[in-house]
Amino acid sequence: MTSRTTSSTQPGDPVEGDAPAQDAPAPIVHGVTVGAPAHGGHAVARHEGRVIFVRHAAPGEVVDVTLTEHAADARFWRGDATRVLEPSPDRVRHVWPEAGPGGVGGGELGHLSLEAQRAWKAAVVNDTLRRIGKLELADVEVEPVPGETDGLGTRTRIELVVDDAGRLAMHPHRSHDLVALRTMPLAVPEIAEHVRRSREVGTRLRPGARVELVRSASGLLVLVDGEALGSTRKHVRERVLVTLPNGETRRYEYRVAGGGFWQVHHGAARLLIEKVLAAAEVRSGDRVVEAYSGAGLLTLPLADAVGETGTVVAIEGDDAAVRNARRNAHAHPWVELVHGDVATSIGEATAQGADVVVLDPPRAGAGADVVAAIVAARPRRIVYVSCDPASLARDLALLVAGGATVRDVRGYDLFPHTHHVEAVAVLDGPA
Ligand SMILES: C[S@@+](CC[C@H](N)C(=O)[O-])C[C@H]1O[C@@H](n2cnc3c(N)ncnc32)[C@H](O)[C@@H]1O
Repeated sequence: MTSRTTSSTQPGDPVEGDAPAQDAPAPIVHGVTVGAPAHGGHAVARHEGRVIFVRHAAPGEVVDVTLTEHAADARFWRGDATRVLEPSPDRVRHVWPEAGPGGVGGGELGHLSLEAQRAWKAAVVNDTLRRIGKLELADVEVEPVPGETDGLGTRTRIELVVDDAGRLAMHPHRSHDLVALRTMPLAVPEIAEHVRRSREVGTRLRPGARVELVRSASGLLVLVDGEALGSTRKHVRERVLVTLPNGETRRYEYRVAGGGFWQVHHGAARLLIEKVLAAAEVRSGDRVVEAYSGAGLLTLPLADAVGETGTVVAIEGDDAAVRNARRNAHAHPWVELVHGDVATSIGEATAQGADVVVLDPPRAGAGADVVAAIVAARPRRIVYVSCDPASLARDLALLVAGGATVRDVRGYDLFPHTHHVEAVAVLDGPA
């Protein structure tokens, strides 16, 4: 693992950022001491009895904060660290200055070393599990994707908007404004190059158009308002090479809707399959219930693990994802695809029993009804893949209240340079 050299930020230096000039100067609070990181990409500071959520700072720093939300009667304010008076040793040159203070969202931790970013995310996960979940667990660590060096060139999917001048643009944090992109170093080279060239030659697209750039095994797909540009093909192929728990290597192929859900980091699909299979300890002949199964990323390896004497019931709500999952799983007739809302469909699936339950819900989490159906089935093992620490904490608390026991929670840095973190929780079902 290499980490970038720490920046030579000196006391009094402005924080790197390429923010466009503002019309009226925003109020600045001077000499703010920055506290612990909080969920959402900011750290908590206190000033004259009021909390300020500060972005672009590091815990322990003393900074000047340019306020971005500061209503006189608000319980808390928000702001960006725009001058560093006492820098943290974790501060580095921002990997993407366009995402610095006042810039676009999506790179809010790019001013910290990768190690410090992972410590930040681990602190948020641990605090959330304790405070919201009231769970007393061993400290969770956040691990890099194997082979990760600098967290750059990893995103295979980005969504942009065309600005009034026809340029590809992104929104600043909590804003409807648009800032034209010059570079996109977090994305894989094909996407970064597309962004760079679009900046040079323009897009000739309608202002406000939504542009999705998707890099897959079938190349670069550009979707404009959901329609494929220059092709009728709206789906892509993804290939994932994995090492199974028995050491065997296997390649999985998937057809995925271009605008549909797929793991964003180029190493995420492999990592999640390997971690989930290792955690699930599925046995030949098992009945596995998999909720929020998408196009079948985890469904196919789970189906191989249970074998043809077993069953995988995969529940997914999105039409295109279910259609693609049906094709992806055609060689595994022991996969039962259920097209529907997990909350209303899982009860029927688990009523017939479940040896193992795997769930990978969206940010909102699974909720009480889904958890009740899971614990009622008394599975041997539950593997919960989460992209949101707060909903994970709520759902784990419900699972524990239902008699499950948390064996392990691990974080994975699938979104370097942002505050997002993936976690995999492994539980034993109720005895
Ligand atoms: C985080 S993705 C995981 C998909 C898959 N495990 C993967 O890694 O590719 C969550 C999936 O849940 C689906 N989903 C979200 N809410 C749902 C609901 N209430 N019922 C059924 N599916 C839902 C989404 O369409 C999406 O495919």
